[in-house]
Amino acid sequence: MKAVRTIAELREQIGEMKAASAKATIGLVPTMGYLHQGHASLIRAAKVKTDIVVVSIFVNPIQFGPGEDFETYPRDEARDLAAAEAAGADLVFLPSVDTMYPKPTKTKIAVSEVTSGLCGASRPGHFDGVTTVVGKLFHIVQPDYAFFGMKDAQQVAVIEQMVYDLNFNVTIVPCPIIREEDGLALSSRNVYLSPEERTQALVLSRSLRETKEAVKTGQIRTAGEAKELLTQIIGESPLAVIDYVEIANFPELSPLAAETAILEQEESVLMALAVKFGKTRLIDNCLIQPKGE
Ligand SMILES: Nc1ncnc2c1ncn2[C@@H]1O[C@H](COP(=O)(O)OP(=O)(O)OP(=O)(O)O)[C@@H](O)[C@H]1O
Ligand SMILES: CC(C)(CO)[C@@H](O)C(=O)[O-]
Ligand code: BAL
Repeated sequence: MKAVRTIAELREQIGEMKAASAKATIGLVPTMGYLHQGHASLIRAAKVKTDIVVVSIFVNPIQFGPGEDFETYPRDEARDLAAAEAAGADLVFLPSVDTMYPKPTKTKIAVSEVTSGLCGASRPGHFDGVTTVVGKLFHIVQPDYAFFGMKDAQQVAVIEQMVYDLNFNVTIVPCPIIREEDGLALSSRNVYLSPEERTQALVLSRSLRETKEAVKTGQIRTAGEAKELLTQIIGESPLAVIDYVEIANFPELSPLAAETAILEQEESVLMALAVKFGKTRLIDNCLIQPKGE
């Protein structure tokens, strides 16, 4: 595995690999580092599907709002390089902020509608930062496939929309959410949690699991009832402060009206949560397939 820091070095390495095998396909796994088994699952999926696996590690300043955790976001380059190699990466791209943004960018990619609710509503400008940096990475790496986790379900929907609208020549591969044994979705931000917050954060996956079960068994029917049950279960954790609880169709992400019957939808339905424990904001979600799973 090679690690490179500049765009020129990255292009040179990819050029050499392509020269050895012109038909080799490229898989890109964009990350912000502090790698865990969720990231490793994306790298492994890329290894199975593509010949050259490129992992980018870049904490992208333009997707953080004022007062968010850009400065304190966890970083550990040595550990990340070992984890990327163990999972099967061929090339790791670790650009500096100066490499990605030598001057403040005057060009941004902005996807509308899909970005208006959920995290887009609570983090204004966040998705413009994400699509701009992912668009740059797509141009720099020119991957055939790019792998994203469904933990960030809205991010998947937004990037799919960008690829469709702007004719990027890449196929997006959504990958399942990897969880701890007790249900907590893996996230780099989990390290911020105190032991008490970590225990109480289990309410996220539990609320999604129990609500999905209640929908599937017919105990509840509508989006309004599902929202109410999610909110009630999360409320059992005294430290949980809800940012949003939303039920929306996927991938359009239009919120379902309260009286809408979830299992009667033609499309998948996303139940998505963002909840703060102290200063740590966690997200989680689950999909309900049309007419049940
Ligand atoms: N538990 C997980 N399961 C599957 N994919 C994941 C998981 N956590 C993160 N990913 C995916 O890894 C990619 C990089 O995400 P990122 O580096 O922001 O990690 P993160 O753990 O989500 O960090 P954050 O603390 O910002 O939530 C994204 O596509 C994200 O969806
Ligand atoms: C896709 C991404 C790497 C862009 O900075 C980031 O939003 C993330 O880690 O999910
Ligand atoms: N995985 C999402 C990146 C962020 O929270 O900024």
